[in-house]
Amino acid sequence: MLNKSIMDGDNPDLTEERMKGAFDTDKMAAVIYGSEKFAIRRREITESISRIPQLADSKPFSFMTREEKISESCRKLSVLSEHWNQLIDTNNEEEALHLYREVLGLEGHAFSLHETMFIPSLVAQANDEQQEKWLGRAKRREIIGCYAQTEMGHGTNLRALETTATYYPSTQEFILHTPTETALKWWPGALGKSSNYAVVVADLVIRDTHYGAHPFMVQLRDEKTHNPLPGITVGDIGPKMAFNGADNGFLGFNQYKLPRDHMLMRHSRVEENGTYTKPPHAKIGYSSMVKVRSRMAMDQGLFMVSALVIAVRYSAVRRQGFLDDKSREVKVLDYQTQQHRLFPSIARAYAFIFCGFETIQLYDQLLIDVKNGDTSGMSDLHALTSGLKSVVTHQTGEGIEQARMACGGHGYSMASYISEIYGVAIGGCTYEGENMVMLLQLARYLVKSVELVKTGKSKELGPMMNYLAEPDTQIDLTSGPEAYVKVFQHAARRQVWKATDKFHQLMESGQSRDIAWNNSAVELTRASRLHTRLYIMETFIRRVSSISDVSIKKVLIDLVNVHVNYEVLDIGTYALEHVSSTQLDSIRSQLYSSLDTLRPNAVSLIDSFQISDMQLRSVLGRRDGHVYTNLFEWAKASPLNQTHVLPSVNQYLKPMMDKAKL
Ligand SMILES: CCCCCCCCCCCCCCCCCCCCC/C=C/C(=O)SCCNC(=O)CCNC(=O)[C@H](O)C(C)(C)COP(=O)(O)OP(=O)(O)OC[C@H]1O[C@@H](n2cnc3c(N)ncnc32)[C@H](O)[C@@H]1OP(=O)(O)O
Ligand SMILES: Cc1cc2nc3c(=O)[nH]c(=O)nc-3n(C[C@H](O)[C@H](O)[C@H](O)COP(=O)(O)OP(=O)(O)OC[C@H]3O[C@@H](n4cnc5c(N)ncnc54)[C@H](O)[C@@H]3O)c2cc1C
Repeated sequence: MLNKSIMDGDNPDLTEERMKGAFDTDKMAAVIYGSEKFAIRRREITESISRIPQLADSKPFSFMTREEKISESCRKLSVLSEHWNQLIDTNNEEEALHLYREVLGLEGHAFSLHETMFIPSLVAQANDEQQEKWLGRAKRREIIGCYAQTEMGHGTNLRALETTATYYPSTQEFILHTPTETALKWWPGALGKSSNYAVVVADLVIRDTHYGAHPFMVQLRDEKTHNPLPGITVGDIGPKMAFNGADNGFLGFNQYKLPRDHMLMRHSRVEENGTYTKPPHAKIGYSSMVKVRSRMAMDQGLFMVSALVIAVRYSAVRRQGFLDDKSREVKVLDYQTQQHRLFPSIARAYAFIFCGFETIQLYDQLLIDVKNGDTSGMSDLHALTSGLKSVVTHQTGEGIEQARMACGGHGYSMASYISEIYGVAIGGCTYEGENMVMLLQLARYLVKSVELVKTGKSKELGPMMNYLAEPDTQIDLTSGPEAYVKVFQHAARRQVWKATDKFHQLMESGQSRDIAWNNSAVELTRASRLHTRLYIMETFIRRVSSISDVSIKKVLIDLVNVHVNYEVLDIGTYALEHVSSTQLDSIRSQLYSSLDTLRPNAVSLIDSFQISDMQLRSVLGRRDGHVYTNLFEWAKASPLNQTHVLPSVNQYLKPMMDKAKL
């Protein structure tokens, strides 16, 4: 069987789609998840979880209050604590992530930041003695930690953080203090109620000199009672657009004393007498953010996939309207508009995940290099991940919203669960650096690269920047996907140079650097987007070219064709400077025929992600495709339907109607 999702009793419309699939979905899963071994492990973990009934949701998330969500995730975490070693290799981050996604879902929980930022901060920023003291405890989950950096008044501009950590050589202590209301830490995940420790980022002050943001290991709560320690004000910031299973929190310090060795000292140090040693790279303390950004292409790709699994399966069973055959309504997936809405996002999701693999590996390598004293790769990865997180989160938001609309009315119901996926994913446009700000970080790197070319130093260009020094050439669009890469190279190069020239001209006209930068900023962000989209396209093509299995490669080439045609049309205004409008018309025709070609494999392409019903938490997107029965059962389970007459009817509506009758 090529599509391993086929089961007796499934909706025949979905079975028909799965029969049409021209490739083995297990083999595709191995490509998606980087190896056959890990694809198998994912399935084994899912299977093992299903054998532990206490790990199942006690009721649908959509019917839970915020308090119930938090309590439910804590309950499951306590069950998980009995089963970690039996379920996963606890040293394998990807296995752990899969387990979390299955059991806890995407709405957050007490450990949301513990694994993703607290432990990585200790790994990257704590020296050997500090790791000896805290890392093991954190990994064994004896303590729960979070990452507290953002303040109410400042998130983006880290140099303006107000929380101070002032060192006093006389007592060999830091005093942590929150001088104003705006200095309250505000937003950190799992801070409000769950964490008893935090990596706190504060402005280091020694003898009235401010050394800027540095990380400190801070105990927030008593390990026995879980009460906040004296000098600490901590709580939950309230409900959010989504991600409400997490207790994002606030935190204030009132002259809170911290021993000297609680500053994380792998890279910068404060000696007993207050002598400060600066780190080998000024931004080395920002590594936890780079770590998360390097994961975001993968994680956002998976968010988009979840919405697409729901929308594509639903579109294969939803029948509405007629095409040729007037005796039976068609599957809405047969409409060109529906395919145009969904298939380019499938292509992007695959592309994002392939990019994610690369950036995760780059971060792991960087961590090793930095430990060995080599910080030279930091700027490259910072620039790459800054652009990537911005483009990927934005396009994921667009893709998920299109998926919701592609499900018509039922997409708007929480039964689809797409609104929650959207709400969580879209947070990525803001967290780990607001998207515009991060695009501008990449732009700094692009402008510097152009300056290298202008001053005859092209040999010094960083990886992926060589195209900026190349001349425009004729583009032969019949030569395959590489021709589309060329279109993107031309467009990105033109825009990067144009934005840089504008910035330079404004400075030459007398504007200060900062003002000239601000007046060029929209053009600069456009340059960053084009550069990043070029990287995504190149990575996608490179990855697909490396595949040896013929049937897998064939369908992925079909997907690449959807991608390149769609992407070039999507940047039409930039592409028009390099291809004629007649050529764009021909790209349009190719896009429509590539949608047609992909159509029979659409369901198998999204089934290949092997996202279980438990993980998906969507009534509309369940593997069995029995949409209508499932929907009705779900609605009947709504708390509102547990009684015929609500108390509010007796209390308000009935007396009102009775009064009106008099
Ligand atoms: C066992 C493991 C199991 C794992 C289980 C995990 C369980 C999870 C379950 C998963 C499933 C569910 C999914 C749920 C998903 C939801 C998760 C939500 C989690 C959210 C977490 C969010 C956390 C945060 O948001 S933390 C706070 C983040 N904050 C930011 O990002 C702030 C942004 N601001 C900045 O980064 C800086 O201020 C910046 C870069 C904008 C400016 O900094 P600056 O100091 O002012 O520097 P500047 O002058 O601009 O530049 C000078 C110079 O420095 C260069 N630079 C800057 N940064 C870096 C860097 N990082 N590296 C290298 N170089 C850098 C910059 O480029 C300049 O260079 P030059 O141009 O050469 O001068
Ligand atoms: C779901 C979620 C989880 C989070 N988790 C954590 C966490 O665990 N720990 C933590 O410390 N923080 C966390 N945060 C906070 C998050 O990192 C910040 O909100 C984020 O970095 C954006 O900063 P800001 O809120 O200050 O936005 P602002 O910078 O105030 O952004 C407002 C607007 O100003 C613009 N702007 C700001 N500066 C510039 C500039 N220099 N140039 C051009 N435009 C600019 C932005 O583009 C944006 O349009 C979380 C946030 C969310 C939403």
